[in-house]
Amino acid sequence: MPLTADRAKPAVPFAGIYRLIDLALSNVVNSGYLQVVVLTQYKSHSLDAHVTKTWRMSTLLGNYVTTVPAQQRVDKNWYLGSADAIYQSLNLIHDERPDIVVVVGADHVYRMDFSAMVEQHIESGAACTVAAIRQPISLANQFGVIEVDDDDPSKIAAFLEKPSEPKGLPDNPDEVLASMGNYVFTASALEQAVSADRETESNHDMGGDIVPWFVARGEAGVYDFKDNEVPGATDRDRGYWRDVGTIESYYDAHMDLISIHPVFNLYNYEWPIYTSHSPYPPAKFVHGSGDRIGEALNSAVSPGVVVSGAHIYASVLSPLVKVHSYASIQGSVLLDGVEVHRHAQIRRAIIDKFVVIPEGCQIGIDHEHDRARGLHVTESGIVVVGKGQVVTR
Ligand SMILES: Nc1ncnc2c1ncn2[C@@H]1O[C@H](COP(=O)(O)OP(=O)(O)O[C@H]2O[C@H](CO)[C@@H](O)[C@H](O)[C@H]2O)[C@@H](O)[C@H]1O
Repeated sequence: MPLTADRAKPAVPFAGIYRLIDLALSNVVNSGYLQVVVLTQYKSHSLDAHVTKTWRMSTLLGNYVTTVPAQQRVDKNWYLGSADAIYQSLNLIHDERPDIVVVVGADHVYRMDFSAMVEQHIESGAACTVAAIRQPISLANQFGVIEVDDDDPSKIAAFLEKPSEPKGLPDNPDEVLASMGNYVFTASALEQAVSADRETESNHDMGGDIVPWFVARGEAGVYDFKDNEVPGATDRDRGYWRDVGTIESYYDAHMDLISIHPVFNLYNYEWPIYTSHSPYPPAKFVHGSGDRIGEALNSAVSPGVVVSGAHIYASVLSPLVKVHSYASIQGSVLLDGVEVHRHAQIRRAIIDKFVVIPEGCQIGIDHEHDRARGLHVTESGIVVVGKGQVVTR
């Protein structure tokens, strides 16, 4: 919040020109899987509009990316959880009759070749395979935590969803093996699991209920993300993965993009991240004398941006952002169409679409003042200005 006040998390803009869902979908199609459904529910309009407009593949060979909203086909309920979303969409599996179903979340920043995970799934004979990555134990309460089988480390012995008292790994007590929220299922087993789950009083959650169901039957395998080879990966960005479920992690993921050797490398053309945007003109930087210099350093700047006599540093500017003379922006993420008037100063802030920052306004400099104006300030001091918020000096 407040970035998801008005849109589903996967529709949150990312890195200027993308939406978060573009990363998951790019991974899926780059892995060679071209029949994709996106199950949507919560405030899904902008997600639906983006997917429909952007993700158009050739229908000639039967390829598609389709959004499927909750349709109340089964009863009067909307999706009760991620497992129920699949249960209510089983008709799609019946229609297509796939052998294997790859299920991925859509709110993470990473590159991954799912075909290697599918290969392991088939070879291992598991009914369910969970992708896993080491994470600090302090974050264990945000993840499904995996304990592997001592005798066969490719099998899951126990799976605890968001445990409050996690156990560290045998070789490093400060880390856990976390589920990435990406799964490969044998289609018939997935159908059986979500159907059985529907009959129980569970949370109908993939991580909380479905994975443990397979673990209890000894049918769950684990795929270690560190074995995943993506074409074009650099030593620096190999193995990069961030769950951008909080303002802090969303902000940090942006800062990862703009370092000189990016920690997450958007310039890997061997594994492109696809998106679409309108035919905006190139970014423009004007004024270059005295203290009126239009420049952006260590920053990513999108098409349609105009930086006029303003100083931008370590920031991400999305399409159509306009910054006027003597303004200064540092360590910030400005979403589409934000306009920053003269002499404004912005530090460590995320500003949602089309917000107007008035002349001389300061954001992120005095947090008391920020809070008093109704701006959201996180514990670590990132200021977020929500969509439609009117900012005063
Ligand atoms: N009702 C619904 N209809 C449609 N889609 C829905 C839905 N509810 C959730 N989703 C989607 O499912 C994915 C997973 O989100 P969840 O909120 O269910 O789990 P969370 O991200 O907390 O943990 C999960 O992801 C972390 C990794 O980030 C794992 O460690 C953990 O085990 C796993 O449960 C997201 O892409 C979300 O948008």
